[in-house]
Amino acid sequence: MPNIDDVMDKPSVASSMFTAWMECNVVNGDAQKLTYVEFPTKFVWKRGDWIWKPREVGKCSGRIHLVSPNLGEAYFLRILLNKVKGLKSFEEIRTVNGEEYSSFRDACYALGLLDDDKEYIDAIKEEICLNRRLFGKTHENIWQMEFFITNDRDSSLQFDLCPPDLSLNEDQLKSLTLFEIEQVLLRNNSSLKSYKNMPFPDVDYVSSSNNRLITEELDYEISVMKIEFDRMFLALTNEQHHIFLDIMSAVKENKGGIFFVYGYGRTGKTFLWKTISATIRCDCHIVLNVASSGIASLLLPGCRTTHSRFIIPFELTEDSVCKINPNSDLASLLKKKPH
Ligand SMILES: Nc1ncnc2c1ncn2[C@@H]1O[C@H](COP(=O)(O)OP(=O)(O)OP(=O)(O)O)[C@@H](O)[C@H]1O
Repeated sequence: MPNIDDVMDKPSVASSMFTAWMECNVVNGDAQKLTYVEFPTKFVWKRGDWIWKPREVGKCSGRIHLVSPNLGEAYFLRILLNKVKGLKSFEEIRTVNGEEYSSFRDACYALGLLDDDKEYIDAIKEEICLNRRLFGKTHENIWQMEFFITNDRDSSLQFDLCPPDLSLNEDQLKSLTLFEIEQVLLRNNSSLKSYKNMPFPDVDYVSSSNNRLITEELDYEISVMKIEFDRMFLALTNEQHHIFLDIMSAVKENKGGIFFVYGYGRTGKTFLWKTISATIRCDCHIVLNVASSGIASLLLPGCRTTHSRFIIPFELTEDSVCKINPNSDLASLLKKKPH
């Protein structure tokens, strides 16, 4: 068994990387310009000597271990260490404008670090950038911020659920973000339902986001589509306008119906159909445009041949059916209800 004096004499007992950082701040002016996290960018830890020395080569970034807010003082100490520079003693960490506070928490308040949700939001940002694990503590403001970060297309965050190249609308992104948060919370024996005011993911969106056919049908630039719709709608002739209103009332009231629009060539049938498609897509609803031939399908945006879209067999008999697997993406697309 080791002698207690030998243990106490070990350099690791008297000095840790953290205390050595404070010692370095006492003697080194450059060190005083850095937070603890920034320190390894300019200084390097000499393990055998238990001291920090100015960095001569290489690059390094620092990070303090994540601390749950449930750990109280350790959490507030971590916040301070991410902010304050050149600390020389534990007392100094708790000192703000010459006044020494009894806790790290009070020092955080004195520095105004807890006046809003910024610290929580920064912690979420940090988590997303580094590990993609989300922070357990959450409420509505933070959720909004979290969504904002996730919604940033430049962010490195990508969902496990869907292919990265798919573009999702805002509601789908919100639901996916909530779904990911819910997964993390479930792993920690919690749930979004335990947090007042937190929304819950829309299950329909989550499954839709994983369906390439659905996301493709919703992948229209709404602002561009609106401009296009306004232009066409204002240009409709009286006759086109009447047909437009008839069809759209059937759509809006969910009545369904079959409309047969006929007319001589170049009388504006395609124009009318484009206007109808645009207004429905502007509302983020799905329009499946189909045409009987490949050439005709080129006339409408997002149009496919009827055979290809509904998998209609070429050889038709009395018993022919569309070969759509009920569990397929196509079946989900056809069953997708407007939200
Ligand atoms: N209300 C309108 N205002 C302005 N342009 C229109 C309008 N209606 C149709 N057009 C234009 O007239 C031309 C012919 O229209 P469109 O292609 O829609 O006719 P169509 O009935 O579908 O023709 P076809 O039966 O030959 O395919 C197009 O260039 C279209 O942009």
